[in-house]
Order: sequence, then structure tokens, then C-alpha cells
Amino acid sequence: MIEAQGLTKRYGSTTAVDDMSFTVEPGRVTGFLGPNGAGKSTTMRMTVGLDAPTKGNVTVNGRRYVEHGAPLREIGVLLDAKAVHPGRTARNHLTAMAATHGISRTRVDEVIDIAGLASVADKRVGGFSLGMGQRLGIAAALLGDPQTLILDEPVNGLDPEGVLWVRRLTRSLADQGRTVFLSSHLMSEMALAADHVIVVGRGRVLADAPVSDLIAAAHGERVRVASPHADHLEAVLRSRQATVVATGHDSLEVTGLSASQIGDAAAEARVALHELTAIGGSLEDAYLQLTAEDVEFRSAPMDTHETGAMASQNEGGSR
Ligand SMILES: Nc1ncnc2c1ncn2[C@@H]1O[C@H](COP(=O)(O)OP(=O)(O)OP(=O)(O)O)[C@@H](O)[C@H]1O
Repeated sequence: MIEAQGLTKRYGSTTAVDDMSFTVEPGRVTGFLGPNGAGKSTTMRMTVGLDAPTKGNVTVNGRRYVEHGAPLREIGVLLDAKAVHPGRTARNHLTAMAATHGISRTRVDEVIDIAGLASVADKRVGGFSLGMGQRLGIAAALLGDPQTLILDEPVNGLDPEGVLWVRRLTRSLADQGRTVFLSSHLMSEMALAADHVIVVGRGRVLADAPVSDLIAAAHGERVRVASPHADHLEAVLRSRQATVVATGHDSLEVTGLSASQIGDAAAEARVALHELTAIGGSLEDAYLQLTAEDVEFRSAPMDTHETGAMASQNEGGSR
């Protein structure tokens, strides 16, 4: 379990982490989300003793990281996959780490296998691709068979097979009752990998909730409807206080009425329906709503001409 209480970090006039309190529970995968500069890496660094809090504290399994006698056995960490001597082989790197904690060579071989690195274990890390480096970083995090894992952007640079591997690995670690805390900017992946998320913006906790609650809270129910008489249906639904947006010449997106209420209203008005689909929101939508005010680095909006040009390019490309 990871517990932060009033955790604060200032660098000169910048407050990177601003009075954060949260608990990362065992037995589930907890995602750590936030825009660039929100304070995620700083929080993770303080959690593993690489930075000292200005105020407050963060503990892992009840103790500060530095108070753990054999931290590798307690907490597995992937913070910067590139922080490996490029002249060493993967096996040498892991063996050297293992030696500091009395971890056996058999365990080194095990994590090499788990990470799918057997064929490159005796190659120099300097020649590794980004994805292989990530796998090595994850192998190192698993070395001490720790109860708690902290993984900063673990899928960064991984191919789809690697992304799936990380998802399955973190799920099985959580199912074994371990604490798994991971950050990623890939919302679709986070929605699949995490049970619970902590969303931060400008150093503060904006949400700390199950993924499903966050999505549900951010969205009223939306329903997609298609009908050959969409204009008539639109008038019928508006008369029942629904908000209706035409999304095509025969399709509508409706909020304010459930799918069954829309079906009933259409039947009463004798309007044929060709589609009636409740649309779930996405974690990305929920995240963008939550962090709208807290984005430090905002892109300039594209004008409609550019957007239109891009959309038609994309359409062309997908044919
Ligand atoms: N060593 C440092 N010295 C000065 N400022 C720092 C330092 N480390 C981080 N910061 C600042 O603290 C803030 C939080 O940075 P942090 O890297 O923790 O954010 P992040 O959420 O991990 O961002 P990203 O998603 O881009 O990795 C930023 O404004 C950053 O510029």
C-alpha cells in the first residue's frame, strides 16, 4: 500500500506537488493520470526516496522508502528505463542489481523469461530498442518479487504485443494481492489496464475513483438513434425535453432521455427506428473534462479550415 499525506514539493517558485493525499490500495491496478507537468513523476520520485518532500510524507507499506532494509524486495520501480549502463548486458545489469539484495541468479533468469528477453539477455543494453529497454526496466522492477510496483509509463515504446503483455502482467500482479501503481498518457490503455485512477492537475488530486465511476460521473447517458424520419423524430424528442444533435442525415445523438424512453416515444409517434444505441463515455472524455482547467501546456486550437483538411485526409487514408 502507498499512502501520501499532505505531500508537497516545491522547486523554487514552482509547486510541483501541492498538498496531495491519496492511498494506493493492494489488490488492484491504480492508474496515475495527469497532463504534462502535473506532478506525477515528482510524486513517484518522492515515493521511492529520489526526492525529499518539502512538506508531508509518503510511505510504502507503512514506512518511508529509505526505511526499508531491502527495498527491491518491497518495492519494484520503473522510473527511467534508460538509466542503465549501455555497455552492460541485460543479464549483467540484473545480476549486479540482484547481488545488492542477495537475490539468486535463478530469479534473474526467471525475470528475463517473464519479460521475454531470453534471446537478447547477453547483448549490450546500449543496442536495445526503446521497447526492449522498457522490458528490461520491468524485469528489474520484478527482481525482488516485491509486494508493491511503481511503473512510470511502462508501455512507452512497446509494440501492441508488449502493451498486452504489460496489461496482463499488471493484472496478474494485482490479482495476487500486490499494489500496482502505474502512470500512462494512453487513456485507452489505462481504461483497459486500471481498476482505479488518481487524476492530478497542477500538483493537486482532481479525482480518486474507480474507472467506471469516473466515466459514469462525467457523462449523462447519450443515445445514438437512426431513423429514415429523423427530422420528425427530432421534433418528437425535443417536445419531451431531450437535447438532440443531428449527426448525419438520418442519425441523431440524444441526451436527457434513456434508450427505452426514446424507443417508446418513437413507437407512439409511429416513427421507424433503424438504430437505438446507448453510448458509454470513455475514460479519455472523463479525463479531458476533469483536467480542462489544469493543463499547463495547451496547444493552440486548429482553425476549422485546417481541421476540415485533416479530416478529409484521414477519410482518404482509411479507404
Ligand atoms: N528538478 C526539478 N527542478 C525544477 N522543476 C522541476 C523539477 N522536476 C519537476 N519540476 C517541475 O515540476 C512540475 C511537475 O513536473 P513532473 O515531471 O512531476 O510532472 P509530470 O506530471 O510527471 O509530467 P509529464 O507527464 O510531462 O512527465 C513541472 O512544472 C516541472 O517543470
